[in-house]
Amino acid sequence: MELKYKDHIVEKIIDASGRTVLPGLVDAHTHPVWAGDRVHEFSMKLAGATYMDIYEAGGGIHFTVNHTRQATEDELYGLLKQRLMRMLANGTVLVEGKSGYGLDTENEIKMLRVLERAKRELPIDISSTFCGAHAVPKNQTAEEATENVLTQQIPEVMRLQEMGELHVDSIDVFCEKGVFNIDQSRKILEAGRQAGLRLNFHADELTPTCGTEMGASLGAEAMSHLEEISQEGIAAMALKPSVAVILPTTAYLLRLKPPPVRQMINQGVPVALGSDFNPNAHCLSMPLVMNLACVLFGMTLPEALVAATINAAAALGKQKTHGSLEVGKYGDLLILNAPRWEHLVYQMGDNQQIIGKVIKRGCVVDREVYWNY
Ligand SMILES: N=CN[C@@H](CCC(=O)O)C(=O)O
Ligand SMILES: [Zn+2]
Repeated sequence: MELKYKDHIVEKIIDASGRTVLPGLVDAHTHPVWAGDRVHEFSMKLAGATYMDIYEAGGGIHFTVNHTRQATEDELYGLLKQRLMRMLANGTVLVEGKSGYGLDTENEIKMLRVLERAKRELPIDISSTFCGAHAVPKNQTAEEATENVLTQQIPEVMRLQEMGELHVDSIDVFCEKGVFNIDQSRKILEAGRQAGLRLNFHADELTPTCGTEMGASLGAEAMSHLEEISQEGIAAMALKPSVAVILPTTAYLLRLKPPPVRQMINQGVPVALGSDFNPNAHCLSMPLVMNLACVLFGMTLPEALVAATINAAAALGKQKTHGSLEVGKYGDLLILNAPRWEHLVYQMGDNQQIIGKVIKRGCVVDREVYWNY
């Protein structure tokens, strides 16, 4: 070692013998900026209420929108910082983060600004997604909400983007029966594409709507959930190819049918994983997501690792910098206190004992720092 690296300046030498080194994990789908948890809805769901029952009764996303609108940028940043640092402690080095609890120009921009601040101040990389069409505000029809996203929200996001105040990568819409229909979703995605954004949206989750086929026809880079994807949808995603972002926590909590992951993989659809962290699915741990993906959806351990690293990076268009240990990429890696990497997934819910060190861009992240946030 001394001979091979004699010309390099090495600040710190870590003895990793008997341990395992992995690329840092990538979380391809989260809703991390919000105020007001929904712990009260958990017992309602356990008693049999569906996701849409709660949404239609004015809870769910609407509840979070009320609280998020009332929160200041500083309050939202404080909450986001704690969540992101817990994700980092659980091995996530790059995370996608959506807006979507503002549902009007002012509050959507507020959420996106909070994500920008986190990009500047925290040792975790973030890919921002504008999701002004995450729900239909209570005082509007879906048609009116679509119009608002098209004529007010997207233009303002793009104005701030051009001024360098925002750096938004993708656009998202909750394409679902009772939320935004296929035509409304298509219009919003097309406008996002024209504005230069990547397309990365919620499709075919609770009901089969052929959202995936619509997304593939627009060349969507990624689509999420896909529990209700059709055969044609799988074929269309394989052709593009579009990355399927699978969210096991949500399927587990809402007791949805498993997405056809095996078929997707067999047909050549790249499969990525996300925690879907949000007030409905409060999970900050990608190792737990990997465990659920293996046990509930029949993924193999290597498939889950690929899905939580390089494929998740590809879903965000960041495969050139993240997702694997290669010359030219960021030095984002995990040192596991275990002789085999599989312990990370096998030892459920105890990630922080297994993850000995998180290294971000070549620097060891100080545990005290992220726990004291
Ligand atoms: N389905 C829409 N969005 C989120 C849930 C957001 C929420 O319930 O607050 C999801 O991906 O599961
Ligand atoms: Zn989501």
